[in-house]
Amino acid sequence: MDDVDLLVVGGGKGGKTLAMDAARGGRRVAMVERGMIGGTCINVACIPTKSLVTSARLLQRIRRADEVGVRVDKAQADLPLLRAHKEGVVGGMVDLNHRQFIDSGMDFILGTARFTAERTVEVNLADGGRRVLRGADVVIDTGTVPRVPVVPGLAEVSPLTSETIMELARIPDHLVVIGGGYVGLEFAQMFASFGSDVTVLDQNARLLPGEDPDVSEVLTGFLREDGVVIHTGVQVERFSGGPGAVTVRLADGREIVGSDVLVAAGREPVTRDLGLAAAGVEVDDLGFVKVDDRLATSAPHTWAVGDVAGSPQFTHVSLDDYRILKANLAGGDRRTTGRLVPWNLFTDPELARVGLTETRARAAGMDVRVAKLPVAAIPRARTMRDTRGLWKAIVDRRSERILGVALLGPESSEVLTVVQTAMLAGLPYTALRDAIIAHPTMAEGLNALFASWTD
Ligand SMILES: Cc1cc2nc3c(=O)[nH]c(=O)nc-3n(C[C@H](O)[C@H](O)[C@H](O)COP(=O)(O)OP(=O)(O)OC[C@H]3O[C@@H](n4cnc5c(N)ncnc54)[C@H](O)[C@@H]3O)c2cc1C
Ligand SMILES: NC(=O)c1ccc[n+]([C@@H]2O[C@H](COP(=O)([O-])OP(=O)(O)OC[C@H]3O[C@@H](n4cnc5c(N)ncnc54)[C@H](O)[C@@H]3O)[C@@H](O)[C@H]2O)c1
Repeated sequence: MDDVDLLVVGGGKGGKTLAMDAARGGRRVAMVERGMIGGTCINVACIPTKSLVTSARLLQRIRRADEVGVRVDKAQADLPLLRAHKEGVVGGMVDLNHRQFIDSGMDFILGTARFTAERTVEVNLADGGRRVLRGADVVIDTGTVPRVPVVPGLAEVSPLTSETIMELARIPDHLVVIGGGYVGLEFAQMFASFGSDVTVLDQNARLLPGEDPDVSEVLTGFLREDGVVIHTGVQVERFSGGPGAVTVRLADGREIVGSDVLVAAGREPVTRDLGLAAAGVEVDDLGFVKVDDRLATSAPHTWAVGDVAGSPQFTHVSLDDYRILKANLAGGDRRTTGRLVPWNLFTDPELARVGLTETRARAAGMDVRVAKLPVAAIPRARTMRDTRGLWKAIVDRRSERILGVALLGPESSEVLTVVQTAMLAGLPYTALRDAIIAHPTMAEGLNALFASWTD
């Protein structure tokens, strides 16, 4: 048995950052990772998808190149090249992570961990053999994996997931996407750009029901313009056929035939085979580790961060969980409550979001003002010939504080941070309305947005 000060189980964003930090600080640290050096985000999620989004966007730009006076004869996706691009980016980041792990001085262990007692794991090492480790403090950061819903025939048609679709050796003729959430929409538009017919099926009455109806409607329209067929409010009843010709039967009797099915119906926590009961760590009904707002589990000196702890499923949230836990391990008292969490849906144009929607603010009884600006009103968007989009802001009428924004448009994810910073600083909206913002930039649109009231 090896005793360490800090044992990190699963090398996701929060866990690996904490492990490196503690090791650099001179503590004895071991981190066990079952295979993906750097975690899900780098290997099979954010980084490879955003690398492919870059390719899809470039293709779309090239197809409209004549609008900006450039003639291009032919542009098409080349799958071997696309994969080489994606694998190049991922490989570079994996190598960098590995070097940083080693340089930090931690004991980086490639293998699969399972708890056998409180704060104690047994590790099946990737290259054979076993080790047993015990931590004075233990952090669980085992993340999530794609959830495949139980629908008759689905398993038999060998559906793709967000992981396997990026290993495909061909571009699907007709991709049927089950789930129109973040994963589903980013892949749907990407594969439409690469040349696939794409159909998205979602059980919700509209796409992104957590967003205001006007915002989700405008985005849905853009996806349809790009050739994505979208059916919302549908129940998927049965799958039949096999690779190459899959029939999806809906509860209303309609049938959709596609070449491939992508399941993008949410993610489930990696806790089933982790031996958490032996460690005294409780999970909720869905299998997520139960934590309090200091990220402590039900077992002493045992903590959890990131997706597996039920935190909002974003890499930057896992990173913030690291900050909170670092403070708490040092005797502090930081909590997850009241965090201002931004996020971006990397469609084209992208949807950048922070804070409250109009719907939620009004439902909470707040007296709000709503501003809306078509992206076409922003000079920079015109110079880029990329004018699709709608910006929306929600402001508290009395205090003039910004409550939230939805920025649907090109480069919105970059502009979002400007608004987020104003919100963190507690600035009134007038600070952005009246700031001198360099011309012509997308951020300059904030001057106009906060002068475009709908009431
Ligand atoms: C397709 C896709 C795109 C995404 N894009 C974005 C994006 O653009 N921006 C964003 O912020 N978020 C994005 N996300 C979400 C983001 O990937 C996750 O929220 C983030 O990776 C969660 O990090 P984590 O710290 O919870 O752990 P993970 O990064 O999930 O890491 C968990 C690690 O634990 C390891 N592990 C599991 N079990 C064991 C075990 N028993 N022993 C040892 N190791 C184990 C796993 O191999 C894995 O490496 C995306 C997700 C998907 C699926
Ligand atoms: N850009 C980003 O930051 C980014 C990108 C991808 C994923 N993520 C993260 O990963 C998480 C998981 O993404 P996701 O898209 O898998 O989940 P999600 O929860 O965002 O969306 C899942 C969708 O699938 C639908 N669905 C579920 N079961 C269904 C069924 N049987 N039939 C039809 N529709 C069904 C749901 O109604 C929902 O709209 C996201 O919530 C997000 O936190 C982030």
